[in-house]
Amino acid sequence: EQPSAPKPVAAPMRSLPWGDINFLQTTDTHSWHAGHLQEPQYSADWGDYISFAERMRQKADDVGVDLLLVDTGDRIEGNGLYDASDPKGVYFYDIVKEQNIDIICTGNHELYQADASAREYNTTVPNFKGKYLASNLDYINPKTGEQVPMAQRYRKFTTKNKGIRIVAFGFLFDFTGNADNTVVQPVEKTIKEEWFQDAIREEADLFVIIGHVTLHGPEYKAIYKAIRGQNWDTPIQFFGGHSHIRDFAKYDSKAYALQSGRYMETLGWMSIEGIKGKGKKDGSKQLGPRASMSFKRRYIDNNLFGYHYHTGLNESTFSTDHGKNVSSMIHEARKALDLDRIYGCAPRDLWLNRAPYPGNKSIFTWLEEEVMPEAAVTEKRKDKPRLAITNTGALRFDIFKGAFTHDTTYIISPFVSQFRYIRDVPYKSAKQVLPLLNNGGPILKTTSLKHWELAPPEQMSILTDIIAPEVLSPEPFVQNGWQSPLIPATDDEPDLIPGYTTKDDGGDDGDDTLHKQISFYRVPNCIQSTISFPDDGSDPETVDLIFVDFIQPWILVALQYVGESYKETDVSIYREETLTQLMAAWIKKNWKKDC
Ligand SMILES: O=c1ccn([C@@H]2O[C@H](COP(=O)(O)O)[C@@H](O)[C@H]2O)c(=O)[nH]1
Repeated sequence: EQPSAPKPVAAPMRSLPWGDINFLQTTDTHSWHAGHLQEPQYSADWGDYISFAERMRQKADDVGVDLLLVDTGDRIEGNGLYDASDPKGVYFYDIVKEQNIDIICTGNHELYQADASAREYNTTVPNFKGKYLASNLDYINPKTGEQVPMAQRYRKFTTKNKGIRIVAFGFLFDFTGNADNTVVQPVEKTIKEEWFQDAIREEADLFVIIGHVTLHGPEYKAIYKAIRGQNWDTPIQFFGGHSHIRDFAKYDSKAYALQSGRYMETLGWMSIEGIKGKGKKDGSKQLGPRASMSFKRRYIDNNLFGYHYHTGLNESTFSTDHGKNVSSMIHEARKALDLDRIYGCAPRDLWLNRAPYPGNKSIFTWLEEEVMPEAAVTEKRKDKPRLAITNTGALRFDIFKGAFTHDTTYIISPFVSQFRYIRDVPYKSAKQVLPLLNNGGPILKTTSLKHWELAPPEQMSILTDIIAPEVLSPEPFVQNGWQSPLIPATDDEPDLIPGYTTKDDGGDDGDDTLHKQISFYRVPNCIQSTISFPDDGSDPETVDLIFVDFIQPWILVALQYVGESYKETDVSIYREETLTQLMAAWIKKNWKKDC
C-alpha cells in the first residue's frame, strides 16, 4: 500500500469459494491504482493486488485448480496517476503492465480522446500481447488511414492445471462517443461475422466473454443467444463493466455474468465448480449433458485486511517482492506528479449520490450555487444574463472534508471539457432546455442520443433512491491525518463499517466484507446556474446559453425541439480553461489552505 494509505479496519468476513476454475476481475479502475488514500476499506494499491494474485495463483497451483485474471477496461481517466502528466499516462502504463492479466479489453474511456486510443494501440495492446482482445473494435492507422483490428478478435487457450479449453472474446458496448481514430462495430453486427460464427463452433469446455458491457443490456443478451444457440450445454462465463456497480447475473443454469464495481474498490471473484477440462492428455470426449455445475461469486473489498484474510498470510508474509516494487513505482510516480499538493481544505463532505440534491451536502448544489456562478464568466460578456449547464456525469467522485489535492481535481472531474456558449438565445426557449435534458422524453426519442449518458454511470443500473438507516458521523474518523467519510452511527452493529451491501441474482451474500448500508440518491442529468439576471426579478429578453462541450449535441437537439435552429457554427468557446481547471481555481481562491 502507499505510505499515506489509511490502515484497513477489521470487519466480519465471508471466505472465497474455490472451484475448478477461478477468476479475479478488475473493471473501471480509472487509474485509481494507488488505491483510496482517504478510505481505509479500499486502501490497497496495484502492487498489493499483484501480491494477492501471485499468492492466490500459488494456492490454486497447490490444489491443482486454475486462476485467471481479467480486466474489462476503463483503466484510464479519473485519477492523477494517469491524468496529471503531460502527455497523460507517462508513469501509468508501466505500472498497469506489471499485473499478469490473462484476458483484457478496451473501455469507452480508452477511446474518448484520439491520443488515448493511440496509446492503447501502441502501448497497452503490445504490453498484453496475446491477452488483449478486441472483438468489435478497430483502430485507424494515422499514417496510412488503414483500419485494422485494435487487437486479436478472440483467444483460444487451455488452462494450466485443469486443462480447461477456453474460447474467449473481448467486447465493448455499442459506444458512439469515440474519437475518429477508432471504429466500434455494433455487437449485433459483429456476431454475424464469419470469424465469430467460426469461433463459437470451436471445441470448448468454457466460453469466456469479457467486455466493457453492462450485464443486463442488449449487447450481452445478443452474445449469449448466439453462443447458446450453437452450444446448448457448454458453460458460459461473462465479465462486464461500465456502470460502476457490483453485479452478478444468471442467464441460465450454466451461463452467468459478473461485474466488479469501480475505482479499485472491488476485486471480483468468480468460481466455477464441476467443469471437466478436456485439454489434458488423459481427457475423454464429453458425451451427453454435463453434470451440474455451480457458479459462485464474491466482491472483495480492496484492502490488506481482506487480502491477508483470503490468503491466510499476514503483514510480514503477504507481500511479494514484485508487489512491493510496484507499490514503490506508484509512490515515485505520485511524488513526481506532485499529487499530494494541497489546493484547499474542503469545509464539509460533498456527496455525488450519498446526499439528496438539491441540498447543502450535495456536490451538485455546491457546483451550481458556488462554483459555476464564478467560473462561467468572461470579461467581455460578464453583464449578460446567462444560464450555465453542466451534466452531472462530469463529476465522478465525492469530496471529503479536509485536504483537496492536485490528485483530487482529476478524481472529481478528469475530463477536458470546456465551457462553450450560444449568444443571445431567446430566454423563453433557453429556459426550456434544462427540463428537456432532464426529462429525457420527446427530444431524445428522435435521435441516437441517450439521456442516461449525461448522468453518473451508476444511475444506468440504480433506478430508484436507496435510503439507508444511517446518519453521517458527527465526528470524522481520522487516521494518518486523512479522514474516512463515515463511521457506524448506531450501537446495534458496532463493528460494521459503511460500504457495499450488494443484492444481485445470487442473493445478498456476495460481499466479502459485511457492511452497513449506504444511501444512494439519484440526481438529474444536468444542473443549471442562473447568473446576472435582472435585480428586479424580471425575465431577460435573451441570455447567453453556456454549457460544457460534452453535452453540445443534446443542447442543439433541445433547442431545435423548442423551435430554435442553432447549428454547430453558432457555438463559440466561452472559457479556454477546462471545467476541472476552473473548479481547481475556485477551490484555491475560496477554501483555506491549512487543513
Ligand atoms: O467528456 C466526458 C466524457 C464522459 N462523461 C461522463 O462520463 C460517463 C461515462 O463514464 P463511464 O466511466 O464510462 O461509465 C458519460 O456517460 C458521461 O456522463 C462526461 O461527462 N464528459
